[in-house]
Amino acid sequence: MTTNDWMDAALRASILCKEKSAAALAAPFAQASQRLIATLQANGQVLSCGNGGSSGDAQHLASELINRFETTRRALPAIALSTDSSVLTAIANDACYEQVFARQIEALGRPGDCLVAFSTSGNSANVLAAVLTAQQRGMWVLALTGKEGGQLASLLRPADIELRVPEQNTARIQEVHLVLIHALCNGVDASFADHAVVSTPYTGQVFRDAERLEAACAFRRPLVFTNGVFDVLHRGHVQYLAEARAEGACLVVGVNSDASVRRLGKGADRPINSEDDRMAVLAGLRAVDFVTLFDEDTPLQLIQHLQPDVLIKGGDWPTERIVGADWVQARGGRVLSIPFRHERSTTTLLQKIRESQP
Ligand SMILES: O=C(CO)[C@@H](O)[C@H](O)[C@H](O)[C@H](O)COP(=O)(O)O
Ligand SMILES: [Zn+2]
Repeated sequence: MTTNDWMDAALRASILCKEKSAAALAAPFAQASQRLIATLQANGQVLSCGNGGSSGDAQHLASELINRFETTRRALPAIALSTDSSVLTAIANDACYEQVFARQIEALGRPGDCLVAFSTSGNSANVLAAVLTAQQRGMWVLALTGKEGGQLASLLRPADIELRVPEQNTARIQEVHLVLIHALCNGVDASFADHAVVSTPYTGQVFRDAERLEAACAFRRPLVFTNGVFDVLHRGHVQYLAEARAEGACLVVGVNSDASVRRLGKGADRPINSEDDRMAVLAGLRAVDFVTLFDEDTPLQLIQHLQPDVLIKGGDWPTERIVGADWVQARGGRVLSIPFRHERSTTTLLQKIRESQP
């Protein structure tokens, strides 16, 4: 064989492997891309790991999320776990090599985050330990594997996703992994392009679309739900929302649409603030992860869709009067009424403002 024969053979084999992969990975890739975007939209972070060439892949992915891929967008949180030689050598020296990624996940991983685990064989012990620790921390796992998926494939739960390249050769598998990294980054770039200026990683997300909201909070359990008009936000609201958030891993606030507020009959001038404004103000609160809208008289339909683990109302609502209470309790969920610590009423506030007019 001449030198160029090696190149031709490698390129041809790579093309064949990529063609096989396009067919085999279509369905799980779509799911992986959607879930990764949802994780980042929910302010989750991506941790990535692998050995040898796969450690390079883990870094490649993190660098493109933090910086950008092909378009300008905001920086996204990602950490490659194979990059800090002091951390790696300390863990390998004092504990064992198997723990080098798991220990970092213990320190950095949060519920709802994603671990992207690269292993062509699916049998690297430190990657397996990383997957187990990530699962224990409430993260979900995106496994990029090959061959028969190895032990890694059998560790995955329904919440996790495997992209297994249908190939035995390590180099060919890695070549497809790189294509998958780039394709995942294309999806991320496209989803964040619009938000480049307005969004910050510290605000909640507004979702009018229930399907997108459901995908974004699917792995943020226990999920806490509360609802209301939130027309003129006051201190009582802020305090009770903070207390509601502390009851779970994620707080979703359902807001009455303008039409549904009018039907409540609080006055011809209500709501003072439009539904878009009311949602945007709530999304700016640290305690609020997601805000959505409901147009019906009650949020029952929304509650049944989101299936919260904790249902909360503020103020003086007795739990038995809270809409959806029976339904949530029947599914094993909790229903709480959090009294306002700072009793303020929007009606009184508005009256005060009007009386202050000259
Ligand atoms: O890059 C290559 C081979 O192309 C190697 O460095 C390769 O990544 C190493 O042998 C890894 O240790 C293999 O680990 P894994 O993919 O089986 O988890
Ligand atoms: Zn290699």
